Amino acid sequence: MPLASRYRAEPAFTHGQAAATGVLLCNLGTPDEPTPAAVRRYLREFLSDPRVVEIPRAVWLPLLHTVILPRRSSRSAAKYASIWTPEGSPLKVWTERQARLLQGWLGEAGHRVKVRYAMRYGNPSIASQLDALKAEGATRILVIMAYPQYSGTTTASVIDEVNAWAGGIRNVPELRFVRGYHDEPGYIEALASRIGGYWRQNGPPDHFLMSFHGVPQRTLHLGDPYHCECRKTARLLAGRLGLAEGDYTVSFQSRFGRAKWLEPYTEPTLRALAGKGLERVDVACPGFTSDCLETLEEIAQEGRDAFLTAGGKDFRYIPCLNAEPAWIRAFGEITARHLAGWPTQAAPDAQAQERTRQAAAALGATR
Ligand SMILES: C=CC1=C(C)c2cc3[nH]c(cc4nc(cc5[nH]c(cc1n2)c(C)c5CCC(=O)O)C(CCC(=O)O)=C4C)c(C)c3C=C
Ligand SMILES: [Fe+2]
Ligand SMILES: [Fe+2]
Repeated sequence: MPLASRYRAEPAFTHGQAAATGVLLCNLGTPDEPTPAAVRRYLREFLSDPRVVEIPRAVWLPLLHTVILPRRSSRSAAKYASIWTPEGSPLKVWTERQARLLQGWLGEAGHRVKVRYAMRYGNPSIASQLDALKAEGATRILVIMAYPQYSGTTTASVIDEVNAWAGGIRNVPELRFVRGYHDEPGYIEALASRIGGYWRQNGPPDHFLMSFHGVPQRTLHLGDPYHCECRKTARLLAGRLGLAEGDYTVSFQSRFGRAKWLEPYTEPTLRALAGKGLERVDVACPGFTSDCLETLEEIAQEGRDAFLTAGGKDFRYIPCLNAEPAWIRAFGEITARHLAGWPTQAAPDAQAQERTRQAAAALGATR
């Protein structure tokens, strides 16, 4: 009788294979479809993560299942439907494209690595893409997140998930994590090029608002560096754009639940700016490297309505970095720097291996 193993099945014989290096770009995740059922599946996984909601499980899980999921799934599905594209959810479309462009950039820079992308919640899952990299021969994997600012709610949750995967296999690859890049000159430069370029084409605004995703205020007092990192990104970006202190505001969006989140909140800030008589406000979301529900619906639609209803005249949303060439270059450079010291050899090519095996067998047959 075979011995039971506590590990999942994995490619068994890798000796003699070229050791490959993998890069996994992780983003938050998004529903598979803009339907209440698919949104519910996604929210259930997301909001059950103890890194995201720190309320004791015994209190939170019954509330989540009886109140939050039934109410929020259909409301959020309608919002997702308003931003959905023929190719799918914007977050997934941009993340997939960024991974492809990152692969191209690293290849041109001479790094032979396999780049894949994964979602912390939903598909493609982190475990499925780590399995795929491993099946492609990866013995070293660099994990980089779509989040420039570190937060226990996002970055650490990806790290948890990667480590949970490693706990389920026998032959664990060497793992590295890029913890964040909120003050990397290339990231700041790419943002400045995106926003400065927009102003050169369309003229500057009366005021510039940088809106970051919020987190519960309590996490700041418990040591989460997220708030400080957002403020630093904003300060560096404002400096690079040549803005004076009164020219811009930093705010936090997407509050969830009744607890206090990081302040000031974005929507009341937009109303206050309109109330001060500032007619043209531009909003960017530097903490999101790709457009998603939180930027396209919450800012570009709801934020615009709030500002115009409060008497503002001209609201302009400046899109995220997405596939901006300066960002792909900066992202490539950050990734390459974290690959340093790893020989980035070619990933084994299954067809080439088969040809070699057949050639070896043929040689053996003639001897
Ligand atoms: C419940 C608490 C939440 C915390 C804490 C939180 C932190 C956090 N989130 C992002 C980035 C994104 N969040 C997105 C959507 C989203 N966020 C929450 C809740 C929390 N986020 C919910 C419930 C949702 C789903 C949509 C909804 O029902 O409102 C997204 C967009 C995903 C998409 O599909 O487009 C992103 C991106 C960060 C960076 C962060 C902490 C730093
Ligand atoms: Fe969120
Ligand atoms: Fe939101």
